[in-house]
Amino acid sequence: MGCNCFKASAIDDSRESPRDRLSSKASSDLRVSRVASSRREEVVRLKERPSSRDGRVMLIDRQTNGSTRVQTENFERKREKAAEYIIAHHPGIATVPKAAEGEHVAAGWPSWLAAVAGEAIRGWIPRRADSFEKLDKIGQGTYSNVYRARDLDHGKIVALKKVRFDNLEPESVRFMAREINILRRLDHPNIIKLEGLVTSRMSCSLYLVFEYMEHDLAGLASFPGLKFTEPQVKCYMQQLLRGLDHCHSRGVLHRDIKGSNLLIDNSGNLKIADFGLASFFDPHQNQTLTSRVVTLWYRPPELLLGATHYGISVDLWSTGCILAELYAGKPIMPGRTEVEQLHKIFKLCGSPSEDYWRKSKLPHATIFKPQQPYRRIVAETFKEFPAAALGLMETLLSIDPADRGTAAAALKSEFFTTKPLACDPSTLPIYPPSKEFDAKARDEEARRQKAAGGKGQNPERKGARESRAIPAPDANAELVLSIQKRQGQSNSKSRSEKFNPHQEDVASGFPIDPPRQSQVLEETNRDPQGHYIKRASHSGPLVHRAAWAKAGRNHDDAPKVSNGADLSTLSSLVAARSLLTDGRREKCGPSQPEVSNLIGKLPGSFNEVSDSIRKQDRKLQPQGHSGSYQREDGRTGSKDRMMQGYGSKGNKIHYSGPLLAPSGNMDQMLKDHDRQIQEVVRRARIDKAKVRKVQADGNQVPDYSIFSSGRGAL
Ligand SMILES: Nc1ncnc2c1ncn2[C@@H]1O[C@H](COP(=O)(O)OP(=O)(O)OP(=O)(O)O)[C@@H](O)[C@H]1O
Repeated sequence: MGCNCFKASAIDDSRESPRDRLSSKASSDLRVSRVASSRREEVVRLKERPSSRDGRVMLIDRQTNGSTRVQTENFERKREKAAEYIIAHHPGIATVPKAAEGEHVAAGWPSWLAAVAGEAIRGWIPRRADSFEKLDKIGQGTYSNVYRARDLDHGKIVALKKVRFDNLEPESVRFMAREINILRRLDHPNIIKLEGLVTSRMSCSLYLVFEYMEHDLAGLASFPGLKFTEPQVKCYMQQLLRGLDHCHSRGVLHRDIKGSNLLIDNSGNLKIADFGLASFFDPHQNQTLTSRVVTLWYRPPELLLGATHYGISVDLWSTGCILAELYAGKPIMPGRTEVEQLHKIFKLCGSPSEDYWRKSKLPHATIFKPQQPYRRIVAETFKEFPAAALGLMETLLSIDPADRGTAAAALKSEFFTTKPLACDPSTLPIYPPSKEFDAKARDEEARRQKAAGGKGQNPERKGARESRAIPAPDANAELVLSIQKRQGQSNSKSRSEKFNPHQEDVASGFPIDPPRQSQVLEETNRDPQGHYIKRASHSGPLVHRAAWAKAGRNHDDAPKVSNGADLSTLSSLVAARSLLTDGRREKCGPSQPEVSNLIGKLPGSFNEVSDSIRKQDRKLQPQGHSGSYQREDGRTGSKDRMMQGYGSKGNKIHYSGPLLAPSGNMDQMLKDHDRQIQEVVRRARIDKAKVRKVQADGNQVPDYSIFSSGRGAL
C-alpha cells in the first residue's frame, strides 16, 4: 500500500535553461549506478489522469511481490534514458536535467518532494534504499537521526541522515530543501559533501547521503586527558575558517557553528556540517532574518538582543567561542538561558558602547541594557593563552559585529602566521570513536549502571570538565517540546530511545543488518567504563524547522513565534526545563511531574504567561487538544490549566511560562532566576525523599501528578 502522500501534485512547469543545466551538472555530485536495476521489486505506476486538464499527474507507489508486479514501461524508459544521459555526460555522476515536477517524478522522486523541492533535486536521481546497508545509529539531531551505512554500489561507508518531517507538510519539506540547496551550492574540502539522496516511498522519508566522518570536535575536545597542542588547535581553526570563508563567499551563513557540527575524519580533515539552520544571504540587500538561530553558548550578543539584520559576523562570533574553548578546555560561556547567556557575554566581553546601543536599535535593547556598563576582561581572563590566539579571540569576540572582520582576514592573522604554525591534518593523531553522541551514549550507560547497582560511577568523570555537568538544555526546547507534544512524543523519550533497526528498516526499505561481530568489537574497543565525559547537550538549533512551518513566518526565514517582548518568555524557562529532560533527571533529582508541580507553585511571574505565548501555544496545540487535554489516566483536563503554563499529553509536561518578568536590572533578574531554580530543585529533592520513605515504608505512593488535585497537590 502506498502512503497517502502520493496523491496528486501540480506540475512545476519552470524550464531549465542550458546554462542552469550546466551549472547543476557542475554542482551535482550524486553518484548513480544501476539506476534501473533493483533487488527489491518496487513498482511505480505513473499515469496521466484521464481528465488532467490541470496538468496534474498521479503517482501510485507500490511495493509488490513478483505476482503483482506492474512495470510501467514509460516510466522505466524515462528513468533509463536519464541514467544514460548522466553516464554519457558525467560518468559516475548523476546529473539529470529535469525541471518539471512530472519529470522529477518520472526520475524516481516522490511527488511530495518534487512538488515543493524541485530546485533541491534538480538534476539528480534518487538513490535506492536497498543500495545501502544500515549499520548503526551514530547521531541524533533535533530533526534527524544519522546512521552509519555501507554504500553497496560504491563499497564504502557513508553517513545517512534521515530527515524527520511533520506529516510531509510542504513547509517542513521546504526547509529541508533549503538545506539541500545550500549543501549543493558548496564545494570545499572543509564542508561536508552531500553525495546523494535516498527516498523511501513507503515511509515517505528522505535520507541525505554524506561522506562518513568518524569524529566531531566537541567529542574530541571532551575526550578525557586529551589536550590539543597549539599546532593542532591552529590546524582545526584553519580548516574551520577556510570552510567558513567558502560558505560566506558563496552567500551562505551557517548560523549554527559549534563543536558537534564540526566533523573530523581519521585523516584529520575537519568539515563543517549541519546546514539545517543555514541561510542564503546577500550582503548588498537589507535582508530580514530570524534572530532565533545559533546554539545558545555560541550565539552572538546581537542575536540575543533580537537583531534581524546581520551577516557573516554571527558565524565569526561562534568561531571565536570555539577558539577560546579549544584553549580553555571547556566552553567559555555556558549560559542556561538567553538572559544568562547575555549576562555571561557582557561580563566577559563588556557591554556594548552607548554608540552601539544607539545605532543598532536592537529590539531588546531597552530590556537588556545594563544600568552600569560592563568592562571587557577577555585579555585578563585568558592571560595564559598565547598572544596571537588572544589577539584573534579579541577580534572574533568583538561585541560590535562590524569589528569581527571576516574569515579570510582571520586566516591572515598573526595566529596563523606566527610559530608554531598549524600542523598538517594528516599528522593529527587517529582518535578512538569520540563523537558527542558516543559520549552521551556512554554517559547514559554509566547512569543506568549507577541506577541499577550504584556502581556505574566513573571516578574519572567527576573531575573532568566541570562545565559538562551544567544542565544545558537545547535552546529550542520550548518549540521542540511543543512540536513533540503535537506529535505525541516526548523529548525525554526521543533522547533515550533505543535505536530499533528492525522497526525502521522494515519501513524504509533498507536491508536489515543483523547484529554483527564488528559492532560488538567496536563497542568493546571503546572505553568500557564510560570514560567519555558527558558534554551537556546543547546541540539543537533554536527553532525546529517544523515549528517555523507551523508557527508561520514573519521574516524571510523566521517563525512567527514571538515579538520583541517575548525574549524571556521564550527563552528563560530553558533552565527549568533542563530539569524536565530525561537525560538530566538523575542529576537533578525530581521527576517531570514533580518538578512541574513545583514550578506550578512558584510565585508571581513564573506562572504569568504572556498573551503572546498563550497565542503561540494555542497555535502549536495539536488538533483536538485546543479545548482540553488528555490526562495520563485518560480523563481530560481543562484548557485553562494548560494555558496557565502546562501543556500535556499523557504525562508529557510542557511549561511555557516566563521565568522572569523582563526588567532593567539584569543582575537582579539573574539572581531571581537562580533562586527560583534552586528552590524548585530543593523542594523537589525533599519531596522525592518523602516519596522514597513512603515507598520504603510500604505505604501507597502519594499522587504527584499535577492533575491530581490542582496546583497545590503537594
Ligand atoms: N557525515 C557524517 N558522518 C558522521 N556523523 C555524522 C555525519 N553527519 C552527521 N553526523 C552525526 O549526526 C549528528 C546529527 O547530525 P546533524 O547535526 O546534521 O543533524 P541535525 O538534526 O541537524 O542536528 P542538530 O539538532 O544538532 O542541528 C551530528 O552531531 C554527528 O554526530
